[in-house]
Amino acid sequence: MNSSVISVSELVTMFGQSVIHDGVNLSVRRGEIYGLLGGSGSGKSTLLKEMIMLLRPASGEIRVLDKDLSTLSVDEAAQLRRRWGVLFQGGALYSSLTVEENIGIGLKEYTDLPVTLIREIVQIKIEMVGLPATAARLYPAELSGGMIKRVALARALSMDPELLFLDEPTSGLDPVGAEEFDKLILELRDILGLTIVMVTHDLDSIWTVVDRLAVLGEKKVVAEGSLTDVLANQHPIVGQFFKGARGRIRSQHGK
Ligand SMILES: Nc1ncnc2c1ncn2[C@@H]1O[C@H](COP(=O)(O)OP(=O)(O)OP(=O)(O)O)[C@@H](O)[C@H]1O
Repeated sequence: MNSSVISVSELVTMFGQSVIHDGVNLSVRRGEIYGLLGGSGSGKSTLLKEMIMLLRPASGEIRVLDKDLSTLSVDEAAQLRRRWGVLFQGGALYSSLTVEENIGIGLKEYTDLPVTLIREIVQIKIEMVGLPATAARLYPAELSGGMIKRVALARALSMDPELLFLDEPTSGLDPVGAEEFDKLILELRDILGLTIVMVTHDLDSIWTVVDRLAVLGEKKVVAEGSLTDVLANQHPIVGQFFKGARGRIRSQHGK
């Protein structure tokens, strides 16, 4: 049996005449935290959007949880969407809704659960992401950057997904906040048995939480594997991306 939760084969992405991906191949294994890395404009967010069916590639195949995304009916696509959660850059919370309403929105929309049960599930998710119960009544404008990320994570977890997609989860957080958020991501993966795909620039996150990663460049994946594998890769884009980081990472972590 194929242990890949996501596989991307010969993916081509175009915006008009502009080619963004030209033969991207990668695979994400069950239970791992997989990093999507690459320079600005290398197509990381676009690839993530294709994996969650917000964008359609020009050609190639993306399989998620054993489904070929290009052949799904509307109903099948809706069912598959419920099996993953997404943390968008900046959180993407609804400013007119409370924390409780933001987290419960999927449960309200896609299930027939009674309001009291939704409220209980939301409280559990609030606790799960390390927020105080009293946060439920607050509005996004009343939250710190770190709290917004946690609420967005709680919303992504509201439907008990198997898969989690995170777009720059630690961006905008101070180093302590970023470290705490990384720790939370690791704990949730372990407790909930999640598979996680994250777009990130954060070298500390890459070291701390990522099991395997892909570096995008020249419209392809120029390196894929564990951090050790990728750091050993001689491709100039890998060198550029980790410029100065090899020594820093090793000296910081005693490797
Ligand atoms: N909807 C769109 N229409 C046209 N071009 C787009 C669209 N979305 C992205 N692009 C272009 O595709 C390329 C890849 O963008 P993308 O946001 O995926 O890169 P990225 O690697 O996530 O970059 P960053 O690290 O800066 O967020 C960029 O050149 C961008 O301008």
